[in-house]
Amino acid sequence: MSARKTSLTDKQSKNGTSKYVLERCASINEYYDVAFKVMLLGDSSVGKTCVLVRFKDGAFLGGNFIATVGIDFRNKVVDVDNLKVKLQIWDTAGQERFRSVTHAYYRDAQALLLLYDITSKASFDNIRAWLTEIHEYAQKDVVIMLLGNKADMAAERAVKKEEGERLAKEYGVPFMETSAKSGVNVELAFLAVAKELKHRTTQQPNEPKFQIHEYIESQRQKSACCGLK
Ligand SMILES: Nc1nc2c(ncn2[C@@H]2O[C@H](COP(=O)(O)OP(=O)(O)OP(=O)(O)O)[C@@H](O)[C@H]2O)c(=O)[nH]1
Repeated sequence: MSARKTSLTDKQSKNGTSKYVLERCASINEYYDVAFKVMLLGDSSVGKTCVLVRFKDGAFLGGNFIATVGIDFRNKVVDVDNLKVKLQIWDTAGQERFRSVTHAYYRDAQALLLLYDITSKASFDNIRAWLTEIHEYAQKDVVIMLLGNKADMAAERAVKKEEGERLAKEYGVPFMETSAKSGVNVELAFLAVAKELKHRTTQQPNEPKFQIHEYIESQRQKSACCGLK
């Protein structure tokens, strides 16, 4: 690894928005009604930073791999059912030596995107250990989604899609394969999480519960039929 991505100091990290804020908020260039914290987790080099950059800027960070040091975040406001939902997305370092730093942030997250690399069996095998850590450090009702990233690298695939599906089913979490390079399913992953969190916050007792699995399936069918990403 040739260089390092930047990290936040503790002081900077305390600037985060409070969870489940349901009020019209404004800052220099963003308006939002509700804000949530989402964390990206998974082994080093599975593509967490690239998935975040793809979602935030619509671009792919190719070239030399630069490992994240500590933790960093980016904000993105998305529209969910006429509500402006701000996702504050925390990109964590996958390297073992930063684990104690990132553990401290689990508790504040309302959603966790847990990534493995479909070309790395080791990153997939480590998912169980990540889930153990999540159960230890995160909120009990945190939304978890499993993502098999680098789906564009079919020729080097080391983990079958069915293996990812099976593991996700075992833990009762939604699953999809993504590619930060092609963009496939990246937006869908974040939007599904944003919808789930928004529904949890605004849901009336008589309203039917939002079904994240069904939403993902319906969006996938839509994009398959229309040739969309
Ligand atoms: N082909 C392909 N390469 C990817 C994809 N996502 C990431 N990469 C590459 O994989 C390497 C690691 O990506 P990062 O996003 O930096 O990985 P990370 O999980 O943030 O790694 P840490 O910061 O160490 O935790 C880089 O060289 C990326 O260009 C993808 O979807 N497809």
